[in-house]
Amino acid sequence: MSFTPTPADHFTFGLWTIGWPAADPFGTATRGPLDPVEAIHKLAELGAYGMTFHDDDLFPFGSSDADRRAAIDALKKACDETGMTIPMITTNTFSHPVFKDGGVTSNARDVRRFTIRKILRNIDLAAELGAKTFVMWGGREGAEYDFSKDIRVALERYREAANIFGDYVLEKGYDLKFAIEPKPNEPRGDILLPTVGHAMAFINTLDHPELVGLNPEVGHEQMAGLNFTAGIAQALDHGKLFHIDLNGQRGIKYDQDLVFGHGDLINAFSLVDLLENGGPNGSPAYTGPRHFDYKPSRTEDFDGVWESAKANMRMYLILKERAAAFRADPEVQEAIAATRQGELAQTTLGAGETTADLLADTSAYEDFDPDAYFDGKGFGYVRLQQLAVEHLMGAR
Ligand SMILES: C[C@H](O)C[C@](C)(O)CO
Ligand SMILES: [Mg+2]
Ligand SMILES: [Mn+2]
Repeated sequence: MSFTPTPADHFTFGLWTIGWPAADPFGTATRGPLDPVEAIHKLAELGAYGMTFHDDDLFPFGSSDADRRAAIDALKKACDETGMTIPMITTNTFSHPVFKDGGVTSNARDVRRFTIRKILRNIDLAAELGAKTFVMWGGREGAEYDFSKDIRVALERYREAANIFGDYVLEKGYDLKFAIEPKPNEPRGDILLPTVGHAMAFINTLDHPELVGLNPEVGHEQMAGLNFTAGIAQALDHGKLFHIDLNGQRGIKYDQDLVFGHGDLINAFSLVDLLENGGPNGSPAYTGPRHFDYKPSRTEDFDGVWESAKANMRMYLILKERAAAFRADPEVQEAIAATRQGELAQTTLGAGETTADLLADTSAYEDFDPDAYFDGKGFGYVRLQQLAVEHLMGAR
């Protein structure tokens, strides 16, 4: 199988990733700026399908309307020349000092009004570019101190803003859905909507929850010590996986934004298996863009930046091929059957069986002998895990 990406693989990159000048809280930039048009041409050369961006990535915060329009038109021209797409855009409501206490949940009402206007203007741009997804990462929505705001009130403001965006899209008739990107902390001490679970609970309180889903990021759930594949499974269970940010993270520490698979490789393997083989009859469970939100390490030069972009796509394609081989392996299929997953798929009550029937069934309780039931037999999960890891390692 070829590990050379093509647009049919639907790989997309944030402009802010390959364009990251690599300044961090402890050091200045190690790389120069990347022109968005050059980024489009280079990503197209590498086999990518599209590029995403924050408004401020494409044109600096506070740009004149003329400069903003020139940057948009140059991007559109580059997309026309290359066939590259813009499937998603998002808004920077976290860099400028005005957002220091957040955007839509800042205690300063004027900042909240400014932020909503900035996002509404960007929703129009998303529609102009044919983007289908609008990501909202509320990186500054949160606090360092428990007494700085009542979280209930902050969530009311968050909900008010999200409802305004939903109403706006419906009024305009835009073919656009929203994807909330959870993150537990950094840059705020605690960020609102910190995980997939918190965000899904919040979405259910909105006026138009059908317009809003998730953009989960690998490293963000893992920063909270959570299993990313399990979180994606629950997002899929709720029909809320509208987009996904792929990268790598090595444990509970600052947001590393490593290349996809360069962190928890086994979880990356089970994730790709779920995305690619988790649908009906082994079909993909997710058909949206395979989007990389990562940072080329500060140690790298621009050759290293493009190597890291290639690495993301190769990692995904290799894991996809290994997952297909895993699923096709007869020994794996037999090992899966031995774990009784077929039984998990059976309803616990039989067809037509009522709770009253269960209560009357003495074999379920009165005559059930929990001490004798397993008779020493286990589930065989370790054997299956070894088979999975051997496929991952190319040893089968
Ligand atoms: C879309 C979002 O704003 C991208 C970030 C900044 O990398 C957070 O992951
Ligand atoms: Mg991140
Ligand atoms: Mn992200």
